[in-house]
Amino acid sequence: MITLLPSVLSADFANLGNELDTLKKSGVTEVHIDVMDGMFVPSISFGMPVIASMRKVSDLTFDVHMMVEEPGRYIDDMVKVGADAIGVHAEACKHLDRTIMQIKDAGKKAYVVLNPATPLSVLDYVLDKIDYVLLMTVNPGFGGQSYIPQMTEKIRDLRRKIDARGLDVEIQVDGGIKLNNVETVIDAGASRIVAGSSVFGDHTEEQIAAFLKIFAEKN
Ligand SMILES: O=C(CO)[C@H](O)[C@H](O)COP(=O)(O)O
Repeated sequence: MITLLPSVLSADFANLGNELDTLKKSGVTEVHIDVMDGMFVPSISFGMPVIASMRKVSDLTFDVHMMVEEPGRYIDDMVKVGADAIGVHAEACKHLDRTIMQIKDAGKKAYVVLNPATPLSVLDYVLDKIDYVLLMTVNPGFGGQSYIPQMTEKIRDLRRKIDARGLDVEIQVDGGIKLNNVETVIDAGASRIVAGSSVFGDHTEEQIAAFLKIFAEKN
């Protein structure tokens, strides 16, 4: 089963309620929410108040990607405002295992995010505790960047590691995913596809339909 997670970073923030409505009507079930702190990544996006407002008008599954130094400080807040899945960067956590357990103890899905240059070995002792791994396929911080081609091999390597251990962990990818490269990442082993600038815009419904058509052929 392949899932599309539109990244609201590319949505019209003045029109967020309608954007979420459009996603739901187009058959989307999960939305990707990028929280940036201006420290771990250069830019600042938004935080808990915006997510709480989104929660009031949407019953989509909220997948919160925390691009935040020491995200453990904010897990309880994210749970309170309605996060269903929470991703933390291995590079941002002094105590990655503890932060994962905080998320799991709150009853939420937990995932670890790796920057493009971070080796897969950081996952070795936590892979069996998480629901997904998010491989960044661009350097985090901005939407609209180009997919880094070396990430295809990284997705394949991770798929092999997960399968060799017989684990039920999905691979999520984020950054530069478009209609013309999404099949490459799926064939490499990704099943959760984040897409921002290639979804939102003047033709959001048509773009989603085109992604979902490809997914249906792959399922
Ligand atoms: O995490 C992110 C940026 O750090 C975004 O989710 C990602 O870049 C999606 O945007 P696009 O699909 O336009 O590349």
